[in-house]
Amino acid sequence: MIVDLNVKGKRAIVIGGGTEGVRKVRGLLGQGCKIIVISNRVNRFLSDQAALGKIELVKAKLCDAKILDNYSDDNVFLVLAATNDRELNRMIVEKGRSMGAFVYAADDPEVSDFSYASIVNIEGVMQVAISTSGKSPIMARKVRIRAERVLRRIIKKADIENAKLQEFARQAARPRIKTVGERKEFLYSLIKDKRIQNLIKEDRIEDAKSATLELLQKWERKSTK
Ligand SMILES: C[C@@]1(CC(=O)O)c2cc3[nH]c(cc4nc(cc5[nH]c(cc(n2)[C@H]1CCC(=O)O)[C@@](C)(CC(=O)O)[C@@H]5CCC(=O)O)C(CC(=O)O)=C4CCC(=O)O)c(CCC(=O)O)c3CC(=O)O
Ligand SMILES: NC(=O)C1=CN([C@@H]2O[C@H](COP(=O)(O)OP(=O)(O)OC[C@H]3O[C@@H](n4cnc5c(N)ncnc54)[C@H](O)[C@@H]3O)[C@@H](O)[C@H]2O)C=CC1
Repeated sequence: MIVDLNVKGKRAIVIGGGTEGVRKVRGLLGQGCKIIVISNRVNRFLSDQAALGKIELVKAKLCDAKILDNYSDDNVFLVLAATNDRELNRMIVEKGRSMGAFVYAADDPEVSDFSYASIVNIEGVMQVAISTSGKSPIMARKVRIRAERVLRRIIKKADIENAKLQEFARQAARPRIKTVGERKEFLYSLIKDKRIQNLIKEDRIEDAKSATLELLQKWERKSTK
């Protein structure tokens, strides 16, 4: 089962700042969560991110997972163990779980609450995930690279802009059109609306939003009748 985690406003702790730890941090950056990285060795990327205030960096060599007690009041949502010490990763996972967090060990899918898929991410809006259900990360990667070429052709700029406009329209419509059925019809009508689609093609996004609000007003009148 592939799900998309919402980490906005939550806390994530990454332990181990090597290749995998950094990959995990990269995945979390820009998602609006507070990232704490604990590691005895610290590379340039991590110190730069800390200097920019993007992450909180704790330089410490751990023998066990007791350091997590420092965060027990912080409502930790995710604990990612990415050290190259299998025993330590296990201890971290157990501790994280006892704190009520979702846990992940980079070296042990069995004890992890979730795994990572190979992701094609288009403009931070559309994501396509490829997983081999734990069988072969290399094959997931290989197919992802192939899929990326095709998907970038199929998913056009207008699709991305339509997705963004739908987000705007859904928020605007929720308090103003009463039933789910009518809201659905309204949202579909935007995709078919020639004027809106032309504005999107011409990259006139603000005008497309205004046109959406005009249409919404008409629907609202119909809906309250
Ligand atoms: C189960 C899973 C859980 C998880 O960790 O998330 C997992 C586990 C492990 N990976 C290991 C190794 C490698 N992982 C990669 C690469 C990726 N691994 C990813 C996902 C997953 N890896 C999950 C299953 C996904 C699925 O089934 O499809 C990708 C797709 C996504 C991502 O991680 O972001 C990303 C490609 C991203 C991309 O490029 O698109 C490479 C290749 C390379 O680096 O070039 C190697 C070396 C080759 C090899 O070992 O196979 C090891 C052994 C470590 C060791 O031996 O010490 C374990 C632990 C174990 O299996 O026990
Ligand atoms: N999930 C995946 O796709 C993959 C998982 N792995 C697994 O991920 C793990 C980490 O691999 P890499 O990042 O390549 O290793 P690495 O050697 O680059 O990084 C390990 C990091 O852990 C830190 N660390 C180690 N012991 C520590 C301690 N006692 N206290 C604090 N920090 C400590 C080190 O300072 C270092 O920053 C390995 O167990 C490996 O098997 C590796 C490749 C892919």
